Amino acid sequence: MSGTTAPARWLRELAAAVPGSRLLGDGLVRGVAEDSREVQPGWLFVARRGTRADGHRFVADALERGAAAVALERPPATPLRVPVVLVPNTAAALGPLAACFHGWPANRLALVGVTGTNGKTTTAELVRACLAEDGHQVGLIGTISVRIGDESQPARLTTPGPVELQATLRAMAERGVTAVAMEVSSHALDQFRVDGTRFALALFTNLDSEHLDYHGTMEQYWAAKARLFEPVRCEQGVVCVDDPWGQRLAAQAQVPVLTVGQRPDAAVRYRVEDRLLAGSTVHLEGRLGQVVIPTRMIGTVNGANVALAYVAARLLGVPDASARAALAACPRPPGRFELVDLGQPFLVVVDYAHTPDALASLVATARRLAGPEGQVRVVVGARGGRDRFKRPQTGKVAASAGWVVLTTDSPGEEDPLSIIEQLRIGTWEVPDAEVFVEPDRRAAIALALGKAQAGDVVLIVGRGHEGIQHVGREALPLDDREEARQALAALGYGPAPAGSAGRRRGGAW
Ligand SMILES: CC(=O)N[C@H]1[C@@H](OP(=O)(O)OP(=O)(O)OC[C@H]2O[C@@H](n3ccc(=O)[nH]c3=O)[C@H](O)[C@@H]2O)O[C@H](CO)[C@@H](O)[C@@H]1O[C@H](C)C(=O)N[C@@H](C)C(=O)N[C@H](CCC(=O)O)C(=O)O
Ligand SMILES: Nc1ncnc2c1ncn2[C@@H]1O[C@H](COP(=O)(O)OP(=O)(O)OP(=O)(O)O)[C@@H](O)[C@H]1O
Repeated sequence: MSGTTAPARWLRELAAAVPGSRLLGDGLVRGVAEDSREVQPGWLFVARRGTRADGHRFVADALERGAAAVALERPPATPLRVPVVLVPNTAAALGPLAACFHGWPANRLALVGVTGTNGKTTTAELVRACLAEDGHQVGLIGTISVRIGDESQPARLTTPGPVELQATLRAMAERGVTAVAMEVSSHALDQFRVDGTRFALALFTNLDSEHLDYHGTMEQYWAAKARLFEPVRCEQGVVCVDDPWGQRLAAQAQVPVLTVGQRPDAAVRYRVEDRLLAGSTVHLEGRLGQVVIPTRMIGTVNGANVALAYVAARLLGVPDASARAALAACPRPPGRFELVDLGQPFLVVVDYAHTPDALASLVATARRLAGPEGQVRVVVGARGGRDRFKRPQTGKVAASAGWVVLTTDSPGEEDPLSIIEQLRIGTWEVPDAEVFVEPDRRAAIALALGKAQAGDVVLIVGRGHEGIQHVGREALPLDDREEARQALAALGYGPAPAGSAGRRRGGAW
């Protein structure tokens, strides 16, 4: 985010923020970078060991670009011409160094961190709405965008790296933001991106098989999420205990935890009343009394998101009436059960579901929405370069709808056909399903929409709000919502041309 002024700080001040650091010289520092290519004259370069490279290899590059100091894990082989701060772990030091440089901006903000496999974006958006209703100027940091008030920038990562994060928090604090709703990914926790940031509240939604190529096992994936609930990172937790991972987190966390869930032993219990396309009403009882919250969120999975957001808002002092009003009015985030409606007699839904659990819930929701003879049709692919393990299960869940077209998501440098093949293996477990293969996603969307009959529900899943498809090394524009609109228009749906009797075929909805 733009708008930060560049302060200058002594290296010794920054070093004091990192336990176990050792200073070899001192000097003024005018910026912090972990990427040598971003170093400007006068900056501190922090050499971090990453998943692909060791930043210590780029010290010479940083110095050439004018670095005034470097942070290292081991003393340099030959003396450097600039001051050095030695730290036990540069990745873990980066957050505190950047936070100190920017004047510990998190201390001036009420921060709510949301973690979990599914529901982070939705829950963060709901929290944002509650805090804004209560008069806060709210910042949002998440998968879709980084927002300060009405200004929004597309996000590159769900949780930014520590340097960008601290600069963003500082910009927010300087522009009058008082509270921030932020998604915290497991990658971020594992890579120490939020170290140096203390959250007033940490929220946990759920854990589903994802990112195992990175974390290795569910156990390690859970452990990464659990780091958010350490006393150094948050004051209090709000944990959904609908799955065993949440139950374990609530039992083991070293901070006070308020549990939310459908289980009778949850401190705040929720029940979802499905109002189909009109939304969901969430009924709460327990620690915060009996509360009824009508919302525009479609699908019972949102019960947990709404319950978590309500509890978080109340814990931060938002009055009941304001929280309920905000949750009732909050729109669904882009690409989350987003309807594409050109007047066709079937539903077209673009959704970001990209885990087997999320897709299963989505298919169940679509079944409830389909007409008596209606068919649920799924257009699905899988992201390249990650989560190979979940592909067969994703294929199986998609096929459970009865009709599926397997296609390309964002394959990157993986072979799209081999990704599709791994999805297809899962569909074998549903022998009655009609399974099509169409590698071209545009054509796959057109195929599903072309086959759709009145009362059907077409689910175009996995990409939600995304507008770019990575194929090989190319970044190609592709937005499922736009593709669906074009395919529907080609089928003759859409606004009637002026003076004509109208071309809409529909009516069943
Ligand atoms: C696997 C992963 O998470 N990688 C992230 C990580 O990069 P890395 O550890 O691999 O870094 P590296 O390439 O080994 O480089 C090591 C160090 O050398 C530095 N370097 C490198 C080259 C050079 O010339 N000079 C230089 O100084 C780098 O800046 C870095 O500090 O740190 C980088 C800086 O913060 C991130 O941009 C990068 O995100 C990559 C692009 C990514 O795609 N990450 C995804 C998987 C991710 O984090 N996703 C989660 C959400 C997941 C979800 O729930 O869907 C997210 O929070 O977005
Ligand atoms: N609490 C939930 N449990 C299961 N599925 C959910 C839940 N909330 C949302 N979903 C499903 O997951 C999809 C993605 O939701 P959302 O963007 O809120 O999650 P996310 O955690 O932010 O995902 P990502 O980290 O990949 O951006 C939704 O479109 C919906 O299909």
